[in-house]
Amino acid sequence: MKICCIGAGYVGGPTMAVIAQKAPDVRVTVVDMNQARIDAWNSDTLPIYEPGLDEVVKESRGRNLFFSTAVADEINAADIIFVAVNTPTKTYGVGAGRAADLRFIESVARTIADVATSGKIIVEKSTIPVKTAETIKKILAANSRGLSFQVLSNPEFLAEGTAVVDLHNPDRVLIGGEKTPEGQAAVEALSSVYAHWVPRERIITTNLWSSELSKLVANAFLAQRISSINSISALCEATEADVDEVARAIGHDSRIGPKFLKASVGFGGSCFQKDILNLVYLCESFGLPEVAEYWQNVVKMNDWQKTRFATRIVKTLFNTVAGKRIAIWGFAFKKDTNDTRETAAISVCRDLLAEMAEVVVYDPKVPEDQIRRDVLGAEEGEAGKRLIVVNSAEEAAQGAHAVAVLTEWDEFKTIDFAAVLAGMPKPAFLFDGRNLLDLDALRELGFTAFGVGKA
Ligand SMILES: NC(=O)C1=CN([C@@H]2O[C@H](COP(=O)(O)OP(=O)(O)OC[C@H]3O[C@@H](n4cnc5c(N)ncnc54)[C@H](O)[C@@H]3O)[C@@H](O)[C@H]2O)C=CC1
Ligand SMILES: O=C(O)[C@H]1O[C@H](OP(=O)(O)OP(=O)(O)OC[C@H]2O[C@@H](n3ccc(=O)[nH]c3=O)[C@H](O)[C@@H]2O)[C@H](O)[C@@H](O)[C@@H]1O
Repeated sequence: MKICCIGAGYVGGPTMAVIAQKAPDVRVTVVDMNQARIDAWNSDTLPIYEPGLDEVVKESRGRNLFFSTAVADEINAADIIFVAVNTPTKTYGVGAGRAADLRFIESVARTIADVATSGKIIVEKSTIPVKTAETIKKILAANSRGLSFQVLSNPEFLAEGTAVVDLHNPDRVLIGGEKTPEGQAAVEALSSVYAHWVPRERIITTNLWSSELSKLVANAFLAQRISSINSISALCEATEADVDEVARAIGHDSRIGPKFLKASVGFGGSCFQKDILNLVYLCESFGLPEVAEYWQNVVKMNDWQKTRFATRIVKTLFNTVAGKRIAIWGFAFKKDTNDTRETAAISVCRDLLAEMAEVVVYDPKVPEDQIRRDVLGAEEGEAGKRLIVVNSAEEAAQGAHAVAVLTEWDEFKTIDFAAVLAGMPKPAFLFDGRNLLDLDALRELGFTAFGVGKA
């Protein structure tokens, strides 16, 4: 069997590397129009940082795993084509700011229709609105010169930073297909690929639309839990309850469960906000404004949490941070990734720069140019002079009035805080946006320390 995956990004790359590793009898090629990205996949420095990924790629690359820009050739050679291109929020026209931008999906469907000389199974790996398979089928049917195509939905549930573990041991693999004999044969063909390492009982099959919708709903439910606990963090700060204790207490209820109850500076990442906005837009399109509003509030609460964190810093530093140096520890949207898409750090840095602070950022994995572009955009302007990126947490804290922990990198737990304190003007403030550090120990050392949801 031959697989081609279109899109060599955070999803396409790791997912295909694991398929190639676990199914050595399958030939897997990942294609992308971005030459630099493909070159990086073929080099010793992969384009994304993901624990364990280097080893997985090295095991199969050149054996049954290939990275290429020859999109048309590889489409033609494949039996199964995964579509793992980006589906960002639309920035223009109808639905701007909410609907998914499906132009990359449509362009891929047209390319397949143009170049294919035999029937294929097309697998939607990208996260897309419900009924997108309908669009793909129509484009293929109108241009396919009589070839037969099956469209499946197979959303990806991996989380960044744990992609390899998640792919090796998924809670479930979801495959949606048509209830026709051809549709079910296609579902079985794809199931047999995953069955190389995923127990059959964890391969869930549904109709196409349930599968497409389940991906949006899974992300909406996960994000909703974070917004729920973050909303409670504000109440904790006002009442002397401790949000971690509340989370532990409610999480012990087996109906609630302990995961995804960590209060934070706000969720980030490329997908939670995008997918909820997509869900909101869908609800509105189907005439369900109450449902749309319900989910919109998850994003609203998250925006508020990010702003609230920056405002708390300003208020605590005697209502002004102008001319003060603020150290930002961690810029990635979570630990163990170099991804900064929608990271809460962007919002916090911008708010502090707007208050005329000098913002000094350290992140172990995110390069300086990426941080500058994320915070300042293309035109650096005056604020660019007050945004400094350094090479260590200690360097960032040197001379800083406050330290703000925005990503829960493990290395922050083992820092010599006495030395950090010695280099800071007093009172030395610390704001832990991840509830990562031992606040009591820091206070004992002499810090004026705050967590999220802690009085
Ligand atoms: N990042 C994540 O952790 C997860 C992402 N997803 C979904 O997976 C999809 C892909 O996400 P990422 O991998 O993060 O995106 P990405 O932006 O990292 O990668 C997408 C790749 O597709 C390529 N591409 C776009 N159009 C193309 C075309 N016509 N021909 C060839 N290549 C083309 C781009 O050059 C890019 O390299 C999105 O729909 C996302 O919502 C789902 C689960 C997890
Ligand atoms: O569709 C996607 O892209 C993926 O989105 C999330 O994965 P990801 O965004 O990589 O990372 P998460 O671990 O879910 O974290 C998202 C954000 O929520 C924050 N978070 C998470 C958990 C928590 O308890 N508290 C909290 O603030 C994280 O710090 C991070 O900023 C989902 O967990 C994946 O299942 C899904 O496949």
